[in-house]
Amino acid sequence: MSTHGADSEVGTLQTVMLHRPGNELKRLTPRNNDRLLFDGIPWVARAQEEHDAFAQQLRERGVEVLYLTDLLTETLASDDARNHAITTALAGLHLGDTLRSYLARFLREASPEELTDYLTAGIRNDEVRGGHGIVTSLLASDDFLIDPLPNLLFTRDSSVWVRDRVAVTSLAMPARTRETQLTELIYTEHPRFRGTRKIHGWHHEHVEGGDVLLMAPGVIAVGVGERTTPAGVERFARQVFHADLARTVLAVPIAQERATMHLDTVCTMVDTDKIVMYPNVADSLQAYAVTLADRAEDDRDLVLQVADAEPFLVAAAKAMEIDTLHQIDTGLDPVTAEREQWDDGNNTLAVAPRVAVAYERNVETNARLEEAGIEVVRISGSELGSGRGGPRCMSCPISRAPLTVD
Ligand SMILES: NC(=[NH2+])NCCC[C@H](N)C(=O)O
Repeated sequence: MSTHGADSEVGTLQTVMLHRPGNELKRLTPRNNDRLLFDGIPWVARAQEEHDAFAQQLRERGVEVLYLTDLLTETLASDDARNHAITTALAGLHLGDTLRSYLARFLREASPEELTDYLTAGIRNDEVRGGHGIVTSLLASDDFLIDPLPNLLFTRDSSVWVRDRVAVTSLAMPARTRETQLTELIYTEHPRFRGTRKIHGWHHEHVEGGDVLLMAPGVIAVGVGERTTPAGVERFARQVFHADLARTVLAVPIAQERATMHLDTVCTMVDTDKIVMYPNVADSLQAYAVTLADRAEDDRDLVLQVADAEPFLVAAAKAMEIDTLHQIDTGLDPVTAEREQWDDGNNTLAVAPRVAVAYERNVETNARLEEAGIEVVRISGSELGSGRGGPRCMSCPISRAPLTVD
């Protein structure tokens, strides 16, 4: 049995995967930041300091912090994993055969550490320039042959643990699709995760981890908007029902906008029955409860039952079998609420029931959380926040103490 997994958003956090900002952030320029999904150009050294302080806060609370790049480098010690990583990274149709075989030879000679850096920070055309054929001559010098992955910082999105299985997700934005090649490789080849059973996968319909909230054991809310598609939530529901990981999936439509790109930008759980929520959407958020009507051998043949839409808090409480899911009403005026939502005020990471990590800048939201009895662990995110992600987005819980009492 796997020793990893999570059945809620709030069970005591034991192991988490983070990504310390690295060379990939140094690739951002005012010309490519929109495409690479950053709203500014972060000061990398300060972002690293902020991130180290975040990791330290977690360690002080007994959390084991794993770094994605360490796991990747350890994974790349195996020749099979290296070959697989190189082939998938070079699969893009923009390269052509000459450049592809040149890069494959070049990458095969790299050490595991160097290869991790190439796979995450990418390779620009001018870094290999000269004598490698027509493609390299015609591409601009600053074109990327392997794209950098600045959004690796948001480890939440590229994999999700649901009980003892890991879902490798399928990311919607072209700038992020390669991230799941790396998480899939880690979970398949790294000795620590050997034997872990997987669901979903990058070849499936789009589902991003920021949209997946483990509301309670057996109840999963999935936001459907800019990233996770309607077909994505259906595929996800089929797989979790088939593997007996949940009894209800709540499909939650969210506005298809950058400010609300994931469900975790508008709400996060801070206790077994408390959720902090962006007040400007609290009254209008709806959910469709999806349950299993009939089993089948193949997940594609399961019969799903879809209830009529209901207010999210009502549908969630019913599915969680509790009287009320308490919304921590931040009671903010709409303008403050909108500013703090943009800065990920609602994007908290619970390290235990009633203990949540939050950006310090969201002064008003944090004050309301404390009034509601939540201990707020404040971290600074002036540079980290320029990628539009808070503590929840920047963390992938690998183990939490289960809330389920078997
Ligand atoms: N779970 C989250 N809210 N993740 C935030 C991801 C931010 C990232 N820049 C993107 O646009 O994809």
